[in-house]
Amino acid sequence: MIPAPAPLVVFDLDGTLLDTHADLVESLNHTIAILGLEPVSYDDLTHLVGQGARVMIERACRLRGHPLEGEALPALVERFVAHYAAGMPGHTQPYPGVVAAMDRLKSKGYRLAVCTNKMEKLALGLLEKLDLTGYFDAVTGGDTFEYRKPDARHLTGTITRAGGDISRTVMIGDSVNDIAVARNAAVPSIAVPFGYSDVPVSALSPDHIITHFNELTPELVETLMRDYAAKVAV
Ligand SMILES: O=C(O)COP(=O)(O)O
Ligand SMILES: [Mg+2]
Repeated sequence: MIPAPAPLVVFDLDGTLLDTHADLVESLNHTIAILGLEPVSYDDLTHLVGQGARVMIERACRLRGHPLEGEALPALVERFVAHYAAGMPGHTQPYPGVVAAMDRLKSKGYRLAVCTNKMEKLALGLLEKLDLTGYFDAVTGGDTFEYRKPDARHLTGTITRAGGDISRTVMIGDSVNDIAVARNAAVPSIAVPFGYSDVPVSALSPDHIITHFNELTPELVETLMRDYAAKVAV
């Protein structure tokens, strides 16, 4: 009998694996301060984060009544990246229980990967500073490919790089892009409610919701993969 390929769990980064909110707010406010705009708050992040720094800055400026024109954006993105990269890891920390969950999965032979819309170099830098790089078989960012979440190819490309198999993969994330990319790639999804979603995650119709990483076990992942395969086969 051919052994089943190693299962793969793909994590979103901001708001799922790492609590990045304090540093995102700080660097974003540093960025827009040059335009004389009032700072944004943590609550604002739920509808600013999700499509990378560029879109976050654009949305924050619009929120503050200052839609960007013409060539203003690249310099602001540069200002954000310089500030954010210089401060890493700042206040950023893995969410409670996620490292133990990853240890649990790895001890059962699982592969792990990150699929984030954050710029690849920021994602890699942050994971490195937090000593987490060694957990992952692949880390892809919003600028790694020509496409990004919710485009299915961001997830399928991540699976390929991680040496995984699409029928043995689960995606876990905090926002609409994560649940949508999983659906688009025909992979089961798990949602976490503590990240940056502007709607309750149940409204995104993930295959499963966990409220703490204690619940992320090999048994749960196997069950989700099995149930999903059965559903697709009907
Ligand atoms: O930085 C962002 O805007 C999104 O990052 P995420 O895909 O890891 O949530
Ligand atoms: Mg996220």
